[in-house]
Amino acid sequence: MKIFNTAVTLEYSLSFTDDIRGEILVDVGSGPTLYQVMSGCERFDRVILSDFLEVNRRELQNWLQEGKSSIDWTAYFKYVCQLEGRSSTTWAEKATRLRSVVSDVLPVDVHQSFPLSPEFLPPSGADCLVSSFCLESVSHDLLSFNHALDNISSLLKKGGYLLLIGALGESFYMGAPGLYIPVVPLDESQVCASLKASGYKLLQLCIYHLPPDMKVGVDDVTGVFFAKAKKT
Ligand SMILES: C[S@@+](CC[C@H](N)C(=O)[O-])C[C@H]1O[C@@H](n2cnc3c(N)ncnc32)[C@H](O)[C@@H]1O
Repeated sequence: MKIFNTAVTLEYSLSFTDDIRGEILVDVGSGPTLYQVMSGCERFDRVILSDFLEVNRRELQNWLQEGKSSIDWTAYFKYVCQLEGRSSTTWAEKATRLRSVVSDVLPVDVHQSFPLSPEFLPPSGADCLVSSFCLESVSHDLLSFNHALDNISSLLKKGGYLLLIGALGESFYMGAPGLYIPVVPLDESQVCASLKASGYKLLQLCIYHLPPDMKVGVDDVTGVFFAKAKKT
């Protein structure tokens, strides 16, 4: 997790989600991180977290059960409270709220046609999906990215919202020293075309261009996109 991703994502996702509320929010490819649902947890009755890797799901469960978590989320909760116009001293209430609304931490595979186990969602699907830095990082080319986008859309009800956040221009990331993992380098127009092809109406797209000092060599990301779209 990169700090710039986190801070920028929080700010954009808040400004994006003011009007989005509902019963079920699904975070696709949560990783071990919570920042992407810290605001959404106030607007949904139930939040489902998901990741491909058991180690990440265990980390999330540890935090939810107030066990030993390897990440201290306090500063992130405080920051989100500030962004929401609340006092940062209310951060513990937000943490309690998040713990109370997360109903499940599930295995997910965006390369499967229905990426989650179906019994956890109503037949109509979730009200909202959020997915940050997942689809492009697990897709080696545009076709694979488009399939993954189609697949996660099967989890979303018609008229539901997708908040898709991801890296632009990334052709690789370093999985370990010397281990370069190839991924699809997306550009803005491809993101728009992919959303359209998957049956979404694009409501908002923001692009954050990475300043040179953020380019530290662990990947070749040039920017971050923040898309808010509605399933038609
Ligand atoms: C770059 S991380 C993003 C994590 C988090 N959403 C964030 O914003 O920091 C990508 C995540 O995708 C997960 N992943 C890997 N393969 C996947 C797959 N086939 N389906 C869904 N998620 C996958 C990884 O385990 C990892 O947690």
